[in-house]
Amino acid sequence: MAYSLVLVLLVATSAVFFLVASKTAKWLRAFLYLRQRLPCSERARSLLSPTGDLANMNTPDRHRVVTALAEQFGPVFYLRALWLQARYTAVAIADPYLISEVLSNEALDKQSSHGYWIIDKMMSDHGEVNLVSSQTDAYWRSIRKVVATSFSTQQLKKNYHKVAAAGEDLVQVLKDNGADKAIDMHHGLLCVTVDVISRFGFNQNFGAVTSFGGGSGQHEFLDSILVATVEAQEFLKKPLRKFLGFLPHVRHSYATFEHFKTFMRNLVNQVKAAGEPAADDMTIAAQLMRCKDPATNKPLSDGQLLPMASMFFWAGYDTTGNTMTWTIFQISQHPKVEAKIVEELRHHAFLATPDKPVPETPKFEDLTRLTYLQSVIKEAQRLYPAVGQGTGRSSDVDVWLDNGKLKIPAGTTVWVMTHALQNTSHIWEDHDQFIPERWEEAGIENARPREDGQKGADNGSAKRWMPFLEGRRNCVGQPLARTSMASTLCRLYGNFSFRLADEMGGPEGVRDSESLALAIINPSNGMFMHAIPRV
Ligand code: HEM
Repeated sequence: MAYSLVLVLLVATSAVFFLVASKTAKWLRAFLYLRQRLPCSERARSLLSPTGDLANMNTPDRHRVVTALAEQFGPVFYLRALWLQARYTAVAIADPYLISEVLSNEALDKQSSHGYWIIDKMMSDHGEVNLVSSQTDAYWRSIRKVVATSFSTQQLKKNYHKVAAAGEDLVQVLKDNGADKAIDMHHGLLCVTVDVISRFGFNQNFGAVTSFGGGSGQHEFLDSILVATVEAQEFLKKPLRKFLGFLPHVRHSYATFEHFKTFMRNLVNQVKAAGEPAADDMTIAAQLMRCKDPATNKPLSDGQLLPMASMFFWAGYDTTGNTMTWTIFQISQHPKVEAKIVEELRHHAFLATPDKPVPETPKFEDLTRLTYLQSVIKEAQRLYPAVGQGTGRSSDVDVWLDNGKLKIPAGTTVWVMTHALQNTSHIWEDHDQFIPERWEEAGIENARPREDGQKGADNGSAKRWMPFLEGRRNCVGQPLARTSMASTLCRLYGNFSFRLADEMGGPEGVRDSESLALAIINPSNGMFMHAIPRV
């Protein structure tokens, strides 16, 4: 009897040992294979350490590792093998057809990006959701429908002067500073977007650009949102932090959230104090006042308004500001591209010349005529999608994609990898080159026809460029972002040429300074440039 018990125990232990050993061996083999074969930079490859967690790397090289994996294994692969500290399994997808299927699949409606909880913490008092973090439910639908009106073409046209004013303020600041002084254009452009959102969305000028002044001047609101974002990122890097609220540095993080929320609470109070909005007022503030919670059929409570209002600043300021920053960085590295922008602006009289040192200012309708400038922005967004990590979706039930070929088990996250979609050679020619001219080809943002010739759920059409994402959860602020980027860059290049300051250490120095703050690629040392007047 005793012998049989020992025998059973021995067999069971060996089986467990064998299972663990074979899993570990498989993981190690995969890891070593990747280390040797990944077609990515040494720096990116070095991030794939056995203890490294791809999900929590605080560096844009995370996007590059994932993009390199897509290069190697094709556009669909499982990520669990790589995540030693895995909290969930993810199926990573960079195939445009599958992405289009995922984003339109009714069952895959759970927002499962793992960082949203900290955004709720940063913006709300009791974990109330905002438009980005909410599930695709009745609450989200009712708010999205009402606030989408604020971004209609009609509203953009009506309020265009507010958008344009922030860019004009920056032109003035640059003129005042002169060409000799290196200006942190990253900071300047973040200020522009803060002012755009406060003016356009809330009928208030936060005055970030003027207080920035081109020097080291800080703007209290911008400072508060930047610091809170960096602190929030710390929670994603170190998951245990959320249980360590008693430690001084964690308490400090929560204090930065409170500081940011104080600004937002004041804004919400001012909006409410102004009373019922005028019938023709369709600003974000007015629309938020009109929103009703479908559960109670009552206007949103203060607790609901706070994260909703905060989120428009958070979702809009560093996405737009960083996109413009990377655009001017790319232009500074491609003089021929700048020469073509200059030609286009000259053609439309938006360029400062000795005969006309103050150029015409573009009207709303003019922006779509600046086709080359628009191509430059699109190409910069392809190489530097602000939300490079894309988004995650999951379902409570098993979902089959690609005509039943790919199973997404219930609870598994499908990770839509925007950076990989826009930067792999499977999908783009000269994928790593900055070539705005490619946008002259009509329909370039659409994926090539499928190799198997099949039409999937997407009916044979899918996008391969989606910095704003596609489907019902796409970026509601896209029209504002596009208008403000074209308007600001038109004004900047009409008046100045930008040269990267020596202190940035050339393009390599800029590349080395890239960092992630809640998924957005930032130049952590700023983007110091000389703004050289055209006249
Ligand atoms: C270049 C600038 C921008 C980029 C690249 C961008 C990108 C995105 C992306 C990829 C999403 C989807 C996120 C997800 O599902 O996880 C998103 C959502 C969103 N964005 Fe933007 N965004 C930009 C500017 C703006 C601006 C200016 C605003 C408003 C002031 C804004 C407001 C929003 C909102 C409210 C959502 C949530 C939409 C929903 O779930 O219904 N964004 N954005």
